[in-house]
Amino acid sequence: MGCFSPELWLRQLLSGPGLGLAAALLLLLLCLRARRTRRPGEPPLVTGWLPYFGEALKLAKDPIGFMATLQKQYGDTFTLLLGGKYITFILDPFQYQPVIKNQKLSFRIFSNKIVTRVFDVKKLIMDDEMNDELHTSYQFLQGKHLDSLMENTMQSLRQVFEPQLLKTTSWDTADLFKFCSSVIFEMTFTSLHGNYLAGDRKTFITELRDDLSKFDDKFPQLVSGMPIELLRDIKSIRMKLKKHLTTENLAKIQGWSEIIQRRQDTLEKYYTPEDIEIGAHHLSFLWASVTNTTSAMFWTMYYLLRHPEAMAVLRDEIDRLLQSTGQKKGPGLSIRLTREQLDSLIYLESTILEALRLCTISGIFRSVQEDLTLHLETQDYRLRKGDFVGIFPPALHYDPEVFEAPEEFRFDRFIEDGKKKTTFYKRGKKLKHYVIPFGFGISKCPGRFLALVEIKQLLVILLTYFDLEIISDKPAALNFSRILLGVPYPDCDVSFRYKVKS
Ligand code: HEM
Repeated sequence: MGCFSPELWLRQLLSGPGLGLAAALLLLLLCLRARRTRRPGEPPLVTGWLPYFGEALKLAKDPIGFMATLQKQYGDTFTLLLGGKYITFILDPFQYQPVIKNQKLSFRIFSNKIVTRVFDVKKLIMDDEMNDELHTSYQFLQGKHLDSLMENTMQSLRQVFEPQLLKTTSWDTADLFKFCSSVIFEMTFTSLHGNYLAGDRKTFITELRDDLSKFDDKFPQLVSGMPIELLRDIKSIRMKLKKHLTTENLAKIQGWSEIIQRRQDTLEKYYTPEDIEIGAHHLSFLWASVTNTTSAMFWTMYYLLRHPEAMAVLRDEIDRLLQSTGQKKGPGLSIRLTREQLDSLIYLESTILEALRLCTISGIFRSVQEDLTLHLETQDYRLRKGDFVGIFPPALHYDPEVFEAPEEFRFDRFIEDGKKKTTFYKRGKKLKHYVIPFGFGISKCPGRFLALVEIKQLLVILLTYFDLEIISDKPAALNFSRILLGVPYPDCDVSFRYKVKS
């Protein structure tokens, strides 16, 4: 999930008629409030000159560069004021463990607040038992359960692509982000929730996706605590989405995966079947399952399209696997790969990891439950109750000591001597964590295996059956408006063309 975006508050305040004055008054009031000073034993304190907002604007403008500047100036640990919150960043990867292991640093308090704010799930904060039970459902995203999900995702890919294969071999043009968003939504929703039976399936999927996308556009504002009433029609869109996922409406979808079945069983234990909050829980899970996978797919495809030499190596790797498993492209999407076979595609996996390394800006946060001393290898630091501790993956992902030429896309960065490369070093010491797009510890993404399987399957289909070319010359950059909230979207869409291979 992620953090707040206070600058959005500021922008919104200044955009309304007459609200400039309100913003000025608010700022004046905040200026009058006493400012925090650093106490003995605490990390260096960086508040910037702007009261309350602190350094939020600078961070929003250039998160990677700004954090690198602060790291040079203050070292690997410092406390930053961002939108009224004090976050102590731990940037030395060897010091992640004390953060992960410290029981007084809570992920749940942090994530419950966000889920309540954004999805309007109220019971989560009050009911730890329900929360625990919902978390046990994550086991259905792993192991043998993942194999059956994989069957579903492949089935869904057939539904999406078989009509395309019947087409003549002429070029079709599309916008890459829209394309990824459409395919990932359909494949993820269908494999988790099943097929809609009560009407036109395609129309249902398209409407649900478009509504989720409108809601997701305002996600940073909702996380930042902006009242939903200020966000025009988002309240009614959220209600519409929740209604689609209530007990009554979910019953119109056939073929629920085990995880949806388990979550529904749990929710029916704690709510009456008609409670709309059941829909809110399903909405939060649906949001988590599609948004980051869509942008991860976008960036992987984007880099491949811009690096035809990498695409050629991947095509070759997939062809060799298909040959060795005795598979030929037949009519329709006939190829089948097991999870082990997908995992054996090491250049494919390295390419996805490299895209995630370059594009993960999400932060990993814990809330400090009581005043405490954090014991790091180099030094102890006093932390205050109510503050946050944050890990900022790009500090590791862009560290030139760990990754040579870190700004460059190198599709084979995670391969050495023809095998997966898992050893990366800093200060001569081997790193336990070197790419962390999925977070770690208690909050590590439970959907990471499914996300990787989906992206791999989709790329195998695209590279096996289609010729693909980029059209746009203008490079896409990371859009920082969703700063610290996962894999960012691109600042512009990119057109590409595809045709069935002859
Ligand atoms: C490339 C795709 C994905 C990325 C990069 C990603 C990343 C993350 C990260 C970083 C977190 C932890 C957030 C934090 O520490 O604040 C997280 C949490 C979560 N993710 Fe993912 N995710 C992806 C795909 C998925 C998928 C496919 C699913 C479901 C099928 C999913 C379900 C979840 C859930 C339910 C949580 C919350 C876990 C909790 O409450 O403990 N994610 N994800």
